[in-house]
Order: sequence, then structure tokens, then C-alpha cells
Amino acid sequence: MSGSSPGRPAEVTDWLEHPSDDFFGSTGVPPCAVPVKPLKGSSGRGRGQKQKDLSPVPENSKAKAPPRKRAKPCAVDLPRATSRQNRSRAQDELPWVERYKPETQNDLAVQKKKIEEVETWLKTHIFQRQTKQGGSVLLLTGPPGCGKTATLQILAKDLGLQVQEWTNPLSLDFTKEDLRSMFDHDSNFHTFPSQAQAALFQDFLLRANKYNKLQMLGESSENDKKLILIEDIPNQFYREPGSLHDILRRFVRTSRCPLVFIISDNFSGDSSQRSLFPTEIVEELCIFNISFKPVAQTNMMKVLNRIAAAEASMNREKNYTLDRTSLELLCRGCSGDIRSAINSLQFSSMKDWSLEKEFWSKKKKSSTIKYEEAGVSKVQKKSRHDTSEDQEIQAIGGKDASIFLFHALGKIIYCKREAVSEAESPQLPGHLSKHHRDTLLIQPEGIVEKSHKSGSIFNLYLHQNYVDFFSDIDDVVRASEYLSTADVLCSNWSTRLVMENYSASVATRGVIHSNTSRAFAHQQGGMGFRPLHKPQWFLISKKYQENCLAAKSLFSSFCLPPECLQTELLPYLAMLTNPMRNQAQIAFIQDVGRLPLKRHFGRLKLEALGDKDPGVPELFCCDGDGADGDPEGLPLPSSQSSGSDLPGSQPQPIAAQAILEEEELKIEEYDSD
Ligand SMILES: Nc1ncnc2c1ncn2[C@@H]1O[C@H](COP(=O)(O)OP(=O)(O)OP(=O)(O)O)[C@@H](O)[C@H]1O
Repeated sequence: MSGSSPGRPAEVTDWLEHPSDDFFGSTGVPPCAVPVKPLKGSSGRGRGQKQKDLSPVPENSKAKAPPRKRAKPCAVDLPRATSRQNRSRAQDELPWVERYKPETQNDLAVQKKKIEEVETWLKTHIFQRQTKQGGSVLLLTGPPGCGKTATLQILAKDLGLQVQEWTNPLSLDFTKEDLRSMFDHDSNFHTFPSQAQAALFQDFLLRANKYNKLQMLGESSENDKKLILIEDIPNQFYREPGSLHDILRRFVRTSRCPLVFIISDNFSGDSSQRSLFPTEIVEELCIFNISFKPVAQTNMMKVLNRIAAAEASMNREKNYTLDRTSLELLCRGCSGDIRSAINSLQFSSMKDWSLEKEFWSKKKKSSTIKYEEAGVSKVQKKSRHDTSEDQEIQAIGGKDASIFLFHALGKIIYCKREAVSEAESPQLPGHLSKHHRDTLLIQPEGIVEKSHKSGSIFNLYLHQNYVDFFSDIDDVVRASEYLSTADVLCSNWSTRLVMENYSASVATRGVIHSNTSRAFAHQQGGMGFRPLHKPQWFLISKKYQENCLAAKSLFSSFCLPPECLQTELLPYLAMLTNPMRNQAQIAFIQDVGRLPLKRHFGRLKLEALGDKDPGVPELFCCDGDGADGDPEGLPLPSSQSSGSDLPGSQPQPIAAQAILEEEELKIEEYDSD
């Protein structure tokens, strides 16, 4: 270790001579890790690094050189029996999701239709590529743990495709200058090289698209078909989706192999799919979207049964075998996430987990006793599980059971009920018999909570949509009264946060109870699917706020509050004939001060609510700190532009110019002094 041997490469000598170089002071090559996960089969190293590795290293210096990576334990060096034991121990220690991972399409707990859709797309875009025009980008979406990745991996294996996957670098190859400026007090970390992430990604995509993997000794060269998989999306693209779009445009022009993105749905409202792949880009680049559903309970049960049986036959002394009721409870607690279900199964089967054991045995006892006592039918048993027990199971190892607003609204509006016998439920006195309903199978407050929307936003959606599901005008009147009450409960901003929950409860239960056409289980069929829409309130409120600001600034000399300006002064000014001083004022008077009696005043067009819509329209998604927002978190307009940024789908406010051209304007001068 004393000196450098004559044949030793410079990098080794440097390392030995400056072992404790300080972080910023050294002059060597940056010590960071290789940023991009190597393409399978390629060397996976940067150009410079590759050159260094290729330089001849003498035997003796090799021994002294610091290892670049920790050497993997090599099975070949060990006696055979030990290596077999190790392997089976390693297999034992694997989490069950890994140990029982699906090997064939039949093992997959995913809907067959979805597997076929992905397979057909892959075949079309890989094997019939010559005839295909345009880019080949596939977007797989769906809730976490529904088997998107597992499906793609199995199909790739079956079709003999190599998968080249991008993994976000853990650390980037910073130069010392980068580091120095990053940690500089004045820099506020602004110089963090996030741009480099996008550049690395682009570089990866270009290389993966252009080059085949290196052919290893013994590998056949017959199949060089491949796909590029992106599951780990660089953070930079969430901040600047435009940079991803540019890279994709370039990729699509030169693409030789398909590109597959896997994105999991999230329920928090900041839909990554929507921001990364807006409709314009999907259309422009012909991106094909296949949306997976949560794993069905029957499929989930099959997988859990299979695993439980396999474990029971192998590891009786270590694990409990859960019975069918426990497995069913487990399935329901996992909201269609097979990964979470298998993990929960593993934990709850372990004998060491005494608490879990207690839980399961209690669970089992209580459910058996309950049903035995009640003597209820199997169907009834199932539906009751859905309500009360689901909530209990969520608390223990269960998965967050969020639902999209679309489904939450559907549950309230369609309000499933179950017929109960007179013996089971107490009867109402005669004078209240009109309020008798079958038992509700949902818990409205729970549904609102799972939708992750505030009570007032949920009420807005309900208000917009409930009428289509009613058939009696008296019912509509009652429901609207409940909605008005709910509105009043939220009207005081200082108590709004607390009252919102009560308000949502009044609104949802009020609407459900008022709808006599869905009061009994036997009436529930035949409604069919009806689309849901976004509240018009968002646009109207935005327009109102803008008008208030515009009125205040254009007619400030009148010193009147905006409501008074718009409802009293402007209608009066609109009737005078002398022109006002400026065009903006005239336009505003025409827009706000006159009801457009002559022209056709179209209602705002309704915007459909998609099944994965986050619920708050883009026009209200503020990315700042919300400093200029109102107490509900909805931003106030920042300019006076009246209606200029209403979406194209909406009727635009009457343009002053058009009015001036079409009608003879008579506006009198009005002196405010
Ligand atoms: N029968 C099965 N079908 C599907 N996946 C299974 C099955 N059995 C075990 N698994 C395991 O469950 C996990 C499913 O996760 P997968 O990564 O495919 O989900 P995903 O939809 O891509 O979600 P995420 O985006 O959260 O990764 C995998 O680890 C897979 O090996």
C-alpha cells in the first residue's frame, strides 16, 4: 500500500494517495454512481468509464485496487450442497409476492380481456411494424398493485421480447463545480441539476431505441425484438411535462421499438396521467391507453387460496393456515391490490405475530357469532360484510380504500338497498310510514371521506347531478331543500371546516332519502347508465369573481360595491344613449348590464365527469401557495380578463366588438360628479 506500482493506472494511484480527500476539495473524478440502470445485456457504463476499465491492469495492481462494486457472493465457489441449501433458504426468505409471483398468463389475477388487449397491442406494434404508421407508445394505467407490471413482464416473456427499463438515477454525476454551487448559501439549491435528469432520460431513450443489446456468448441472435419500459418517471417531468412531450415527439419520429409507460392511478387529485399525458399529446402522438381495473375478489381469492394451501403444505410449524372467512376479509380490505393482499396474508399467517393471531381469531369468532345469532341468509351476510366489517378491516393491515369521485357519486345516487323482513328492523309508526325505506347498503359519510373531497365540493357535484336520477318532482323539491340546508351549514367560513362533514351528511342522506323511486331494493333495476357532469358552479363562480374585479376597477369612481355596480348601476348605464369614455367600459356594460334578450343565450355546456377525474377542474388547480385564494381554496382571478380563459367548450361572453357591429348602440354620457 506504500507507493504506486509502475503499471498501476492513474485512478488507482489517486485513490490510494488521497483516501480522505474532502468532499469539495479533491481534484479527482466525481465519485458518484452510474446514473442510468444499464440496459440489459449492455455494458451499462458511461463512455469515459468504459475506457478506463478497458485499460490494461496488471495482476498485482488488480489485487490492490479498490473494488468498484461489492463483489457478489459467487455460488460457483461454494460446495454444491451448501449452495443448494442457501438457495432454498433464500427462497424461503423471499416475500410471498415474490415467491409466488405469476409465471404464466394463466397465473395472472388480471382480467383476461386486459391481458388480451395488451398482447394484441404488443403484437401489432412489434411483429407487424412495417405496416404501422406513427409512433408506438402504450400507456398502462390502473390502481396500484393491480398487476400492470406483472402482465407486461409475462407477455414480454411469452412473446420473446427483451425489456429495457429506465430507472431513475439515485445520484447524478455531479462535477465539483455543481456540488459547490448547490451547497452555496446563496444558491438556495436552485442549481440542482434536475435538467440533467431529463437529458439522461432522453439519452437513454435514444440509445435504447437505436441499439440492440449486446449479444452474450451462447445467446441466440434470432430474436432482437424489444420494448422500452418506463415505470419510474423522472420527477422533472412532473414539474415540466412539456419537456417530456418534446422528448416523446422526437422519439416517435424515429422509433424502432414500442415504448410502454406504466402509471398508477392516484386519488389525491393531482392526476399524474392527466398532467403527463394530456389529451392533445395523446392524440398527437397516437398514444394508446389501456386502463386496468382493481383485481376482482374472485381472482384474488383464488390466488390467496393457492398461496395459503402451498404454505400449509410446507411450513406448518411457522405459519397458521387462515380459513376462508379470514381470507375473504383480507381480500375485501385490500381494494383490489394483489400485492397488498399477499403481503397481508403473509403477515397474518405468521405464528410470531401474536397480535395478528388474536385479531384473526376474534374476527372469526365475532363474525360467526353474529351470523349465527341473526340467522340471516348468505346473501345478506355478504352485503353486510360490505359495510360495517369493511370499515373494521381497514384499520388493521387493510389498504387505503380511496375511490374516485365518479364512483363515489354513483354509490350515493344509485344508493343500493337490501330488503329486510319486518322481524329484523323496527317498524315506523303509521303516520311516518311514508318514510319507510329498505336498509341502505352504503354508508354515505364513509363514501364522501374515501373520495378525498371536501363536503362542499362533494355537495356541488351531487347538486349538479341528482336531478337526472329522480322521477318525481316532489322528490326533487325535498332533495333540493336538503341541499339548501347543507349549503347553509357551510356558509360561515369560521366553522366551515367542522361543519362540512355534517353538511355532506345532510346532503347525501337527504338526496338518498328523498328519491322515492329508489326507496326499495326491488325498485333498483332498470335505471341504466347515465353520465355524470362537472358542476357549472366552477365556471360561473370564476366568471362572477372576474366581473366583480372588472366592475370595481372600471367604475371605481362610483365608489360602490361590485354587486351594487353590476345589479343597479350598470343596467341603468346600459339604458343611456351617450357613449362612455372608453371602449372597455362600454364592453363591460354590454356584457353585464344587459340581459341578452334578443340573442340566443345558450346554457353552459355540461362537461362530463370521467371515471378517474380528480374532480377539481384544471381552471381551479392553483400551483402557487394559494395566497390569493378564497377560504375554500379556490383561487380568485388575478386579472380583469373577463372570460378570456374560459375553456373553448364554453360559450364565450358576448364580445363587445360583435355587439358594436351588430346593434346600434345608444349610450349616453353619464357624469358621476
Ligand atoms: N396472480 C398474480 N397476478 C398478478 N400479480 C401477482 C400475482 N401473484 C403475485 N403477484 C405479485 O403481485 C405484484 C403485483 O404488482 P405489479 O407491480 O404487477 O402491480 P402494478 O399494477 O404494476 O402496480 P404498481 O404500479 O404499484 O407497481 C407483483 O409483485 C406480482 O409478482
